[in-house]
Amino acid sequence: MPRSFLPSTIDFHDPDPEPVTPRAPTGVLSQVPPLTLGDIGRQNSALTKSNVEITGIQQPASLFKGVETPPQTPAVIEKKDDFFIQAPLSAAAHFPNPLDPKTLVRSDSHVAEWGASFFNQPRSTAGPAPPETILQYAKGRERTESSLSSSRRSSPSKKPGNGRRDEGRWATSWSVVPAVQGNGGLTNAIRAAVRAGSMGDVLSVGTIGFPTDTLDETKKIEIYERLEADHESLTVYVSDKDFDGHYNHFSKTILWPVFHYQIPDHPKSKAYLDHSWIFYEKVNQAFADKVIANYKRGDIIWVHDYHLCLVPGMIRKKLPEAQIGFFLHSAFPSSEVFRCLAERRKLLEGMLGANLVAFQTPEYAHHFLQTCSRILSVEATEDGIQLDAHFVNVWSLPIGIDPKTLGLAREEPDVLKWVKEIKDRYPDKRLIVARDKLDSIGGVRQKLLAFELFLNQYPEWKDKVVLIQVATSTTENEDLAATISEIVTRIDAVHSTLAHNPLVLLRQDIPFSQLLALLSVADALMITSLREGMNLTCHEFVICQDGRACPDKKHGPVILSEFTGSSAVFGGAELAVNPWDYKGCAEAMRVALEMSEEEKDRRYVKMRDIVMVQTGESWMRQLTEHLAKVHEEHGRRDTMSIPRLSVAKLSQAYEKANKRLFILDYEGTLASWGNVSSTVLMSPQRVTDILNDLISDPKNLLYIMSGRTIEEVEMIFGRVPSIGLIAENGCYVRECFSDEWTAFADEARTKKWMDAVKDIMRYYLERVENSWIEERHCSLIFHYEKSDEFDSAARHAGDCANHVNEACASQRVRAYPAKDCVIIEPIDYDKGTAAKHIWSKFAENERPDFLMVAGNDRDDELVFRWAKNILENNECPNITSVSVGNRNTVAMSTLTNGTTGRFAPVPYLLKTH
Ligand SMILES: O=P(O)(O)OC[C@H]1O[C@H](O[C@H]2O[C@H](CO)[C@@H](O)[C@H](O)[C@H]2O)[C@H](O)[C@@H](O)[C@@H]1O
Repeated sequence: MPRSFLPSTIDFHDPDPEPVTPRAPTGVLSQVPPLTLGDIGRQNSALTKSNVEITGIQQPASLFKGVETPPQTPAVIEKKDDFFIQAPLSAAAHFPNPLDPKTLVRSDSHVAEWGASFFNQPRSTAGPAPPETILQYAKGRERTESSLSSSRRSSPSKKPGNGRRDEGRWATSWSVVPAVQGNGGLTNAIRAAVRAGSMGDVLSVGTIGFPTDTLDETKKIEIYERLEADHESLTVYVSDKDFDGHYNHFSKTILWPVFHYQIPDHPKSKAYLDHSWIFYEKVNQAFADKVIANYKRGDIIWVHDYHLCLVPGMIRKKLPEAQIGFFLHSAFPSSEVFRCLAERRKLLEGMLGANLVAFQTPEYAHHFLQTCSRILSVEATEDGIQLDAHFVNVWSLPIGIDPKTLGLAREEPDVLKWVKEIKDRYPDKRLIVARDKLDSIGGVRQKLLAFELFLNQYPEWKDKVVLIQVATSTTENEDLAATISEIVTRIDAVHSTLAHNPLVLLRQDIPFSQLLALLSVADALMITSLREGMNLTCHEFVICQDGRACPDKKHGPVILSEFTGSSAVFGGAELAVNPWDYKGCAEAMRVALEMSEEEKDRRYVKMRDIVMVQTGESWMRQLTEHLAKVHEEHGRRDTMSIPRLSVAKLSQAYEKANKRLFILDYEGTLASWGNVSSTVLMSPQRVTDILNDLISDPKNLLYIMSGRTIEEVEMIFGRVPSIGLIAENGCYVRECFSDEWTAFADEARTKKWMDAVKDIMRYYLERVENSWIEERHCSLIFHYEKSDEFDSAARHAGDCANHVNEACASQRVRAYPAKDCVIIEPIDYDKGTAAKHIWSKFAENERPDFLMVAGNDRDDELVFRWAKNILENNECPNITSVSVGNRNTVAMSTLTNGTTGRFAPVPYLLKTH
């Protein structure tokens, strides 16, 4: 299971530890000495006294321009074995006691900075990632380094070269400890699934969460072997420079913002796509190589999150049969945002290496389908993406938490102690609480502004309510910090009294035990992220509110940004808000505080039922089951595993049969593709001869299917009398021995949708040079094969297909990209429905006892599916379906070696065999 960080890391037993100064803004929870309630009280006094120290004792003041750095008092780090901070594991087992709440980690870890950890670990040797010639970058880096150096001695990753000094220092003994980095929600889900027996052995593949350049090879091997033997983990070692470029640069400054709808394009952006992409590729390759080297047949590979988008494709190249799933934990943006990424194609193609690409919500899955169809010009269906030779399923399933273990964790003495302390500290107050990342996506600024508005609008509440905002910082964003500081100061200045501070902003993380206590005593939770894949803190809140640890029933409401995955999951039981609508958010605070007990209960029960059912365990189990199912389907449709057509067997069945029905596709199957714009169409003599020969036997009924119009197929098959014809991919059928055509689509309705689609197409015709519309009776085709700017034409074609699908869905038409064109045709009539119509004409006792269908394309698959049904319903004893080419197919046999037209001799062989 490749994931950026392993669930374990290493703590070195340093014989001579350097004194370290704690540092809050990175949000490394473990570096924060445990807070006391006195500290909480001090937060605001610090805020009101100075514009600078908005987080009290731990803010490096150098972050604020023009403000002198006050001398800092050296602090002693208390390395606390608090189970929710770090619980050294026994070397013998990864999960010593699977039900022990001490094994639970917080779901939303918010620890982004690589190489900055509580543990005694090496520093990064990574220098500036881009070439020195990128002066602006180098200049920016120099400034950051010098401005932070005085206060950030414990920030190893930002000090290029420092690691060299440390060489030899790591030759000490060490222990394996639970990691603070990485996805806590994932860790909990896997543990719960293993515990429940819904997953077998899980082998994690990832980095160990700290820079490793300064470790000597022997130490690396020692660590590797221990993690492999005792912790079911395969360590991926990459150089500090590569990981810095991959994680801190490409993942964090480019992908993360774009996936959350922020294009890193402002003048101060550190996003240098050109240089960091190579590190992203390199590290993804290192992960893929590790998986490939350790793969055993039957393994299931789950690749997690946006850091590793290329890994599925890289593994697929070497392990074509492997069962690969990719789950994106973060949001996936609309195609309009995603297309801003310079490496958009490679990222999508990488993800499409999986059998199953899964997302947290249907919205993200829909965005992905649309993005693929627009950028890669491939066909997107509701279920996934049809590539040339195979299908990739796309699905959504929200992750959940481990409510059972969380329920136990919140009854731990430490949590109960904190519940009491917080209640004693705020006896008559109503608490709105939150824990968010202090970055431009977390929405803390918007929340504070809304809170300010709430206090202004509802002064009756100002002495009765406290907003406790835990703001974990992952990046130093000077502008944001300054703005937050300003808002906090303003709220304090206007609304604080000697006896009451309505806002407590903790710009540091708190231990998990304190968070659980806070969530337990709160009257409401408020999350205003501007975008977020899920937000499992909400789910944790729901469990913490069940009134067990807190004797008074809480059932507090969740005020939740509509732009989070959790909002989609709670489906209205939350108080959904638009974080940019400050008025709406302020109103939601009032509604939450004034809500009747009945309504609170009603909303709460709905949320609790969801959290209890949609757990991390069930998420992992269902994902795995679904992956197995689609992988099996893909395998069945893979031409390699479908038997080659046996002409000998076919011939025997042919001989025995009394009545035979053939339904054969024309272009691509019997003959090679003709020119789309050619007016004089003739069938090659060889094909005509074979077909004539076939129908000369009175036992044979022969239908030819084509996408061409009635006029065209009549012209092509004029020399084959008594043949049945299917035109325009099933919209028209002419039965054998007849001159009459049956039209399935209603003419007036067809005209209506065609007019609407032509209006849309005109827009694309103007933009794609040399494009043209082929107008058939029942379908339209947007052609761009003559365009000189092929890539741009293909992108427009993808847009055109999406546009039509969105605008004309109610008209029962669908658009899909095909080779150098987009086809728009009715949803209700296809080659499958035409075949069904033909079959329905036979009375039950007059049905053929031999059926053969052959095709090569997407639309022929519908006939293969129909034939399969006929077989399953025992409606015909001898059925053969054959797909020509390498396409993933539901046909029962294939003819793969040849080019199109290879099927042509088969009917002939039947007779001569
Ligand atoms: O900070 P990173 O190392 O880049 O990791 C990104 C975040 O991963 C986790 O959040 C993601 O998964 C959660 C569970 O599926 C989901 O709720 C969230 O929306 C996703 O972004 C982790 O919880 C975060 O702390 C990390 O920042």
